[in-house]
Amino acid sequence: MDNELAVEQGVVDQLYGRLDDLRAQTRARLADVRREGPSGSPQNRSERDAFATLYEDRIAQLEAVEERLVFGRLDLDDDSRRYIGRLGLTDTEQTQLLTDWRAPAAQAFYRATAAHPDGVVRRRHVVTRGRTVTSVEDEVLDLDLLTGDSDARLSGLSGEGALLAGLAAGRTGRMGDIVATIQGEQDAIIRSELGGALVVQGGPGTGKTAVALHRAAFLLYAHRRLLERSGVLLVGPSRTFLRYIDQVLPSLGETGVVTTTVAELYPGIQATATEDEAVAELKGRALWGSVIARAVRDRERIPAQPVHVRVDGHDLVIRPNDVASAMARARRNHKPHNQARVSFVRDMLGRLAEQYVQQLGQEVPADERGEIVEELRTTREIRIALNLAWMPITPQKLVSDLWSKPHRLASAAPQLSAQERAMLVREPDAPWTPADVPILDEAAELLGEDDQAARAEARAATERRASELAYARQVLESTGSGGMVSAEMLADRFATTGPTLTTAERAAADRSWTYGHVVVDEAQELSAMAWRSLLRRVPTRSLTIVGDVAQTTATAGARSWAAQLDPVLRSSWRLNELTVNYRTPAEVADTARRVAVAAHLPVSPLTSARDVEDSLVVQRVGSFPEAVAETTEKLVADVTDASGAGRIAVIAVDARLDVLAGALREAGLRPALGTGSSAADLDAPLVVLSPREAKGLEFDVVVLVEPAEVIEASAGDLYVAMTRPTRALHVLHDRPLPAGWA
Ligand SMILES: Nc1ncnc2c1ncn2[C@@H]1O[C@H](COP(=O)(O)OP(=O)(O)OP(=O)(O)O)[C@@H](O)[C@H]1O
Repeated sequence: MDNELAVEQGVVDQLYGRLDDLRAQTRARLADVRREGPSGSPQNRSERDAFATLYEDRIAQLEAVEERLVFGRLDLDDDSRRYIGRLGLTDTEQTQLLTDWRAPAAQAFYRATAAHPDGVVRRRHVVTRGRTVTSVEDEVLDLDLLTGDSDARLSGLSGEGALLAGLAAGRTGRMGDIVATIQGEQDAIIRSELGGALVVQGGPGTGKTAVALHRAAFLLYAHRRLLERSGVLLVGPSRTFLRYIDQVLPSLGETGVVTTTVAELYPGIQATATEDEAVAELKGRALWGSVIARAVRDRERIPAQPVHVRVDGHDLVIRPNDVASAMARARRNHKPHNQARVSFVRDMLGRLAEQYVQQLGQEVPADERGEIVEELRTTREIRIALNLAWMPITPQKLVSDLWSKPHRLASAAPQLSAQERAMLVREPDAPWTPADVPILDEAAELLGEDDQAARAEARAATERRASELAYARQVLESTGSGGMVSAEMLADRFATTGPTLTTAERAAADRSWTYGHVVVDEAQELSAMAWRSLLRRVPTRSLTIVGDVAQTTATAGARSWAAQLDPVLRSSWRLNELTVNYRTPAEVADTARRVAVAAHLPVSPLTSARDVEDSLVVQRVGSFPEAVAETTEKLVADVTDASGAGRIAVIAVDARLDVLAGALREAGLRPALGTGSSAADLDAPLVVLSPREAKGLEFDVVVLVEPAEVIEASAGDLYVAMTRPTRALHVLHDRPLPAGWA
């Protein structure tokens, strides 16, 4: 064994040596580029900027792979060896030293089995801490070799020792990657083809999130050219969750993925207010597509009577017939409301100018006609009349009017009952809620850009150009090259080659950006309206959708994938299932599953990868704050270690959180509290959370308070709460435990 460790240490040293060389080389190149400074032609400068960005990205990538650079070795039946790691490395002669885990040549590391060895005779997991090899674990796939090799083993799980060690390690509040121990069924999903919608259903802890993230990294590797330009979007259930996973992709060398929640999908809108679950459910229904279309149409109105306007002593009439025909023409090319309005106004002004000219009784040259049109455009009465006929309006104003002006909602949403409409009423300047966002998005789609925003942008562009021009003049003067090239030409070149935003930055700021691929986690929570918004962002329908329909808590969410996806994707989605629970000890997972079945949740089959002694502790208590403080105090000492690992969560219904956090504070603990929109601090060793906030997260130990209350709010909530721990679930209850528990 010692000999084997020494052999691997030699290889690991060589690989880190090569990594260090590459880092040094890239840093030197970056320094060279920077040293040249801002001189030279604009073209040289922009080339240098591009190189600098390239080197900076490469350095970031080389830095990110420090931990567990290499984790696997394949011994092949042609006596060759292949090392598998976080990225590909070659030596100066271009000989492959390390194979990227995503390369086709690495696939056998995850997929080969004794029954289908795929040319592999031995698979070795190399475990390292820092740059030191601490152990190796072999699986011999060629059964003939098995005799006499006492360390080699054969089991259902690939790299079982490394896997179990990873699962048992203390949590840090941040998700880690699983590259070293991806299992066969997970690998098949990760490497599944790019096209189409792939749905991954799996019970809690089956690695759906891990698989979704590794799949994003795999797709970026396998389809780099396509996806680098169009970008990849990752949608998660909450900011807390996005923070929980935010180190996984960088550790896989990928930094360009845009992450968002549905509430943040509309750039510039902060939807942090909360509202009743029933209201959110109502706002999530698909009917808002047609309601918003009608609300937009309501802003296009033919006047009942002719409108008379006097301009320069001329009597002009805005006739209902003219308005109707100008409207019909403006709608003909199916532009959104605010853009089509431009054609409508132009058409109407043309008709009014015609009336004006006729009353003049003489021919008018074209340029004078233009002046007349301009004068009509700025005449107040005409502006008002045309606005009343076709109102320029922002998505925010349209939606806020629906909520605050009952007659507008009644006109646009006749399919809702009076009672339902009453539920939606609120103040005009009330803050936005997450369920408003897909409705705003729908409105933005049908309204198009408000031309006022476009005008502001045009103004900004003019200002930008003026400053570029001034800069170009300065360059011409200082370089004495006046006459060779004009300041305008130079300014043009700066404008096209100026500092560019990355794809991710541009995509995140642009509501109408369409991505090459979208990954949706906890997708069961999405409402029909949220799906409409998301799908608008992937016209190609290239999606990875992961979730668990048994963990749904939103009333607007899904109980079956077919019910949720068929209306929006027809039947063009493929389903994959994950069935092994890696997170929760078997006893806890089995109990959670029994309770979920008793509550009629559509639970998936689930086998647990491991069990842990004393993982389920149930205690009947009289007063929760004291009991929670007492239990938690003991646990904190047990669970958290000197390295900062070890996390505990106290999970209870919203109404209890403040009191529980207070009791913990009184006991001298410092819990982080996550409620409503304020994201919990995941770096804290102890957090107090609602089940919804705990969604997708995991902790070493969970203290669950009064399950009967949690299940009353939602059975999915209880299933989520029970399946968060990696080591133990401590249940404190006063009321009887829910059905299915015993
Ligand atoms: N192949 C693997 N190797 C090591 N760890 C794994 C593997 N698969 C999953 N895990 C670990 O299991 C835990 C659960 O994974 P993950 O959070 O992705 O599950 P999930 O299916 O999204 O769960 P939930 O539905 O409860 O949110 C994580 O700690 C993850 O790192």
